[in-house]
Amino acid sequence: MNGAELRVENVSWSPSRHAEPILHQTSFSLAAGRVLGVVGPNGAGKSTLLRLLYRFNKPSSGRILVGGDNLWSLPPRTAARRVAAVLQEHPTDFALTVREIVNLGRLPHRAGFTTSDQLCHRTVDDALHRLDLFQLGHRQFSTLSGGERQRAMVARALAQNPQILVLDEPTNHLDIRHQLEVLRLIHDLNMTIVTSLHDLNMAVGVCDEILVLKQGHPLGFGPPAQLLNASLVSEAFRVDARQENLSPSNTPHFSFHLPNQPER
Ligand SMILES: Nc1ncnc2c1ncn2[C@@H]1O[C@H](COP(=O)(O)OP(=O)(O)OP(=O)(O)O)[C@@H](O)[C@H]1O
Repeated sequence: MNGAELRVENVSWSPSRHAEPILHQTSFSLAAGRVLGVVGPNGAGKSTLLRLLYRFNKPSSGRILVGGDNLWSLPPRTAARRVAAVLQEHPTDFALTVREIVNLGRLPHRAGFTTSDQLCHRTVDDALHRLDLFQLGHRQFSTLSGGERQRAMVARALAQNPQILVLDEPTNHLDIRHQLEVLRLIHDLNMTIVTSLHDLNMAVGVCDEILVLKQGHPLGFGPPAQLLNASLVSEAFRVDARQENLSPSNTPHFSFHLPNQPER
């Protein structure tokens, strides 16, 4: 297992010193190897929280511990070996092939800009195979479809071999088959994962823990079957939610409609 425990202690974030926080005090603890789904409506603060976890923004208060070490006290290169991120938007002007992009994930592990050693090569091959991209390794990144780009960025993060993998809407742009494949991959990876997901039922299916955010406030944290119910989901998303339990897994499954509108 390559994952590390993640602890978020009283973390908040404001864009400037006197501005209202966009993320209010949030705390949770995620054991090594567990998958956390961050859910909530548009503008709830999901990406804001993730940006703190992959060290793009520094928390305005509180601290983030990765394997017991304060993320912001680590040298940047060490932090980059510990935490990898896959973001919603990818630059499209890379004049690099898919293999070269995935190879970038190895940078924090190298002593300098040396040619790839055998381990790097194997790791990159493995990541390309896992994301069904091996045949596209020679293609220019800019010529890929949105879904292929998304898979290439997940492969780059895997090649980084991090302890914590942060994914911002990893199923964006993916067709149903590739959504399911990425979700299964997330489920099967031996690392600690924090992922934002818009599809609540997908989050229930793949995540060990769920954090619900609304207007920058945490509404709840816990295993999906214990945390989520129709009332919490209705409050978070401002919809009427109905819960059924799937058989035989007994996992909750939600359907939604607008308040005061008849169900179809
Ligand atoms: N640097 C910033 N300065 C000012 N406001 C910001 C900044 N970054 C984010 N926001 C605002 O904070 C709120 C939360 O944004 P965030 O991107 O975290 O939401 P989200 O839950 O990821 O939303 P979505 O589901 O739409 O992607 C939004 O209203 C956004 O406009």
